[in-house]
Amino acid sequence: MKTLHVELGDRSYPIFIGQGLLSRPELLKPYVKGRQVLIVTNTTVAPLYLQQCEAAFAGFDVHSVILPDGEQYKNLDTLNLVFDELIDQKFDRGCTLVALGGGVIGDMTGFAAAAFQRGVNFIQVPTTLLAQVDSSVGGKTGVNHPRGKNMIGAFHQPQCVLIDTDTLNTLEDRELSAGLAEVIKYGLIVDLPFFEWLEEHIEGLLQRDPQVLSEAIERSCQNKADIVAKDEKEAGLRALFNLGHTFGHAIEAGMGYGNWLHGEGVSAGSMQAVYMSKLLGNLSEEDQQRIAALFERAKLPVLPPSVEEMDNDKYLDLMAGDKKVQAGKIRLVLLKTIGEAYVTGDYPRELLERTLTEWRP
Ligand SMILES: NC(=O)c1ccc[n+]([C@@H]2O[C@H](COP(=O)([O-])OP(=O)(O)OC[C@H]3O[C@@H](n4cnc5c(N)ncnc54)[C@H](O)[C@@H]3O)[C@@H](O)[C@H]2O)c1
Ligand SMILES: O=C(O)C(=O)C[C@@H](O)[C@H](O)[C@H](O)COP(=O)(O)O
Ligand SMILES: [Zn+2]
Repeated sequence: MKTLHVELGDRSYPIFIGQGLLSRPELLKPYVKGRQVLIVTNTTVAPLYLQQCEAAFAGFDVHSVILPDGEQYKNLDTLNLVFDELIDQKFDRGCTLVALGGGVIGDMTGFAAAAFQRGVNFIQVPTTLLAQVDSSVGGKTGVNHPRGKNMIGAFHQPQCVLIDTDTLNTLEDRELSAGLAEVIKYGLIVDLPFFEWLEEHIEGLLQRDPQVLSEAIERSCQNKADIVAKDEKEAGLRALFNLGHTFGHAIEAGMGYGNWLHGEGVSAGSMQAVYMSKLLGNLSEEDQQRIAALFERAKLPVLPPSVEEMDNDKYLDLMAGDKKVQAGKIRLVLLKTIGEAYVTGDYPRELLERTLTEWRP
């Protein structure tokens, strides 16, 4: 087992990474503050891991709530099912919520914990690759609005993150690839050696080689923890994690939540950012091909939806609602080079429009 730390003063917390950790109650129990525990999960994950998770909290007053599965349910209506359960079971301020599932469950459970009685504790038990390398760490929580991703939420850090890499054995291939989009992202924005390592090990990751997967998860979490420690609430540096997301979130909302997976939007959206970085003279044609090749080898889309599915006006309208917008300017994460990203609103609008027109199927 490997333990990493997110350093946030008195809100610091550990990330435990290893095989079989769901069967190690001693890791979780110190992070439960009161007696009452609510495990939040969904209809897919519950039959696979709920029993094991309940056993890990044996001795506490454990309840569970099973939500419908899918990005289309990441909204306030579904969140209310969690509040209904908390209130029906008379949970108090000393309770602990446990997110057992992928990023959708993690984001919703974290937001429920941030809002219930103005804030209670929660624990992340991520079971998708995407959640293990990204969403379970850093405290961004929330739900979608029909016209914008993650529009309603809060920063609320977990007490600990427990990553049992064995849970990845049951994950569908398409979901594994979606997680790889966020893994590749770390290489692109801050970590050239990791990008090069991924070029060597991408097939091992797709074949779920446990050692290769563990290394990718550890290096991803370390990158995430380092930046979150420096900029918890996205005053600047943390926005680099948004590479490809202004485009990608527009795809997710524009195509109807759940049709494009988050990681798929991030992959195609990152390539749009790469194309624009090339138009700006930062990246070469060879860089662009090298990055596209890695996403393609990870079985991810590099092109966005067609113009017929989503035209430029719709794209721009959705992108204009992004959380990084300042004074009406769409700020984007672009690349200076592979391994170095920056956030900017200072680019010719024409280059954004050219990107939307030219980088298309
Ligand atoms: N908070 C953050 O920092 C952050 C970061 C990245 C993404 N996100 C959010 O995370 C969400 C995407 O997360 P995701 O990719 O995990 O999607 P997801 O939560 O929808 O999970 C993907 C699918 O895998 C299933 N699943 C989960 N664990 C499984 C397992 N072990 N075996 C078999 N099936 C399993 C789920 O039920 C679901 O059908 C998006 O809403 C995105 O906005 C948040
Ligand atoms: O942790 C962060 O910061 C991120 O931006 C991670 C992203 O991968 C994630 O998708 C996040 O939810 C996007 O943030 P948002 O603020 O654009 O909703
Ligand atoms: Zn993301």
